[in-house]
Amino acid sequence: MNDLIIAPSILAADLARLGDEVDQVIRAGADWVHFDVMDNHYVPNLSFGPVVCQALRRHGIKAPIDVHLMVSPVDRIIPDFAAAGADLISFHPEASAHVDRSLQLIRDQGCQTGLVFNPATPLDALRYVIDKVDLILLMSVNPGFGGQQFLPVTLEKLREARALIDAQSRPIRLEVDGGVGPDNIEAVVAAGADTVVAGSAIFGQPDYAAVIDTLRQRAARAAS
Ligand SMILES: O=C(CO)[C@H](O)[C@H](O)COP(=O)(O)O
Ligand SMILES: [Fe+2]
Repeated sequence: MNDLIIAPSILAADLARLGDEVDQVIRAGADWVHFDVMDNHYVPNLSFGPVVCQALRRHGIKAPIDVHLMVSPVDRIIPDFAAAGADLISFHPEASAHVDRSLQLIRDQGCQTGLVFNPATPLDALRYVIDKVDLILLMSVNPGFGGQQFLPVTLEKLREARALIDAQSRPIRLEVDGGVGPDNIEAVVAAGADTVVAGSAIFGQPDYAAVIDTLRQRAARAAS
């Protein structure tokens, strides 16, 4: 298995102290910053945009920023996130009129690409564009809110995505997002995830290092 990447979703952080929260969670052992962008159109909630991403960079955050766009349309905002310091930009295929063009746009801006699949969305959109995809993100809740219950059907879909990735000749990361924590990380890693988003499971605890250690220990059980 690839090294496990833990990407805390800052949606669940104390947003009044965002820079310090991100510093603290990276010092506690997290790998990436998962940055949820919601537009009150594609999803029924509103979060934050490129100025907040840029503010994290100006604050001195060096960790990769994993931008999860829950916006429609997607193309207009991609260059703004690239300029704001995003490393990876993922979008939902149904939110883009031209998926191949949006993937190319992300690459042209020097970022890595991701495609995101809602719980009820099949993986079909990957069929003709997988050579332009660096990460597949499977939603294990319906997008729009943190703190929801993990949908177990995701495990079957992770296995399907893992088989698809293993048939490729280049590396693609497999990320899972929504309701993941110490109780189910072993199952998602056993099903093929190598990148795990956790929002409320991490920021909802007083000791970030302790919960990240627990996540890694439980994930390691899947490999043994
Ligand atoms: O994309 C998201 C919601 O649309 C979030 O990344 C996700 O909900 C993470 O939060 P939690 O771990 O609390 O479920
Ligand atoms: Fe997300």
